[in-house]
Amino acid sequence: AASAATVNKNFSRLNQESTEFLSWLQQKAGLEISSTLAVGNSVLGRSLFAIDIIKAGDCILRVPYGVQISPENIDPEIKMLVNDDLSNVAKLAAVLLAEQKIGQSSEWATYVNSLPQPGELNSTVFWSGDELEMIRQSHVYQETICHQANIENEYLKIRRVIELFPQRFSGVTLDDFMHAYALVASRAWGTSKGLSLIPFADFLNHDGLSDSVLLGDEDKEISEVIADRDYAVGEEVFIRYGKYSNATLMLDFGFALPHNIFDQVQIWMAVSEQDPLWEEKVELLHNHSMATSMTEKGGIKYHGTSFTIKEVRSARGTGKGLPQALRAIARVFSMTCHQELIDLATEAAQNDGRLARRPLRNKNREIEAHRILLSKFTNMVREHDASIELLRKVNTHSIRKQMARDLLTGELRVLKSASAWLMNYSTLSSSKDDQS
Ligand SMILES: C[S@@+](CC[C@H](N)C(=O)[O-])C[C@H]1O[C@@H](n2cnc3c(N)ncnc32)[C@H](O)[C@@H]1O
Repeated sequence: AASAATVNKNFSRLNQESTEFLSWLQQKAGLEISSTLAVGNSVLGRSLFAIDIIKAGDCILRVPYGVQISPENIDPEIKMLVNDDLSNVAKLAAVLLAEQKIGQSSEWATYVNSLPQPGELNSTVFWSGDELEMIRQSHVYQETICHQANIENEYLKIRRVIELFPQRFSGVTLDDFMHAYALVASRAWGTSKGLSLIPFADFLNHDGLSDSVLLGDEDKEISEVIADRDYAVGEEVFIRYGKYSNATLMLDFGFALPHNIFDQVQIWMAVSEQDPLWEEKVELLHNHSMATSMTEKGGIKYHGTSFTIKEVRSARGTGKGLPQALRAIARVFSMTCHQELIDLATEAAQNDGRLARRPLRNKNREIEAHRILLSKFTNMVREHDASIELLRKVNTHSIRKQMARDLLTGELRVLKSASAWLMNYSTLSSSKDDQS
């Protein structure tokens, strides 16, 4: 194999600054972090590239805990701050802000200066109202609004403490906090210390199909990555951050994948107070550990619960199909008389106690329950189709528009797979009925 130094020299994507970064970190750690990787740039921003042949099973980097930033290795004065009632992300964001304020005299300056600047992050929490409109059909829209409110709340909690240390945090605004928060959310790992920023490892980009993940060795006090496959010199090396849907990737990491096998959709199933049996249905669900919550729309109250749907791999009934609990709730909601609800409760008591988990004896009612679901999915498919169509006309930041398209297209794939499964189930059930 070519020596790392030779490849380094010839490797056009590497720049002096990036090479210096690894030298700085190795010096700080007092040991070699990686002999096979170097920092470069790809379309995904900073990235790690193989500068030597890598074989599956090779350890490609090791970062000792001592050169990771966690709420533990800050000075005791600021530790007071992180003891407050804050999330781990907010705690580490506060540590990062303190280091940013120290500037060049921070022992982490080389790392802190290398992090993306405000304006370079694309988490949906930074999207304008118009940009968020692009994803209104997705649950991410509402989640983003809740997330923005949570971050603001955490900032308000931190502000009280910031005011105690004006020399450390003078001039820190909500925007600064949101930037630090998004940096942590998109590049810190959960560790035994809560959450840690792991320099160099955090230049690795995400591939949902990779089997490499960042591992922690508590005895040796290092984080390491083992290659899941061979890499040729010059190839970008990826890991998997987690089995994340595009919704999570967009909210926490500020990107989406064009085809994400972990995509999922949130579906809200509710009964309205206009249903004469709504109180009985809600009570029956509660009695069987199926909690509901209440919302109001157009002056009408709804009681319901949300479900996460993943892609249904086969419409023909092999594989997992739809979540059993979702089908159970549809069965309950399809009931039209008091006696049917009593029968459901009796059947549950005579079996494993779980409500409406078996196909209803009344075939027509079973089909009706699944048609309720099908019509819900069909509406969502229609709405997603319309939103994707509208995107063509949107004239905005192209990365965010592409993210919106990837999100909605992935959700549409999931919704269509669920619809196909339901269509198949309803057809099968009615043909069985015809035969009987
Ligand atoms: C842990 S950092 C990885 C290094 C990053 N590229 C950088 O420039 O510092 C995570 C960020 O990298 C980017 N990223 C990682 N994987 C990506 C992917 N598959 N597609 C698009 N962006 C990705 C996103 O901006 C994400 O928030």
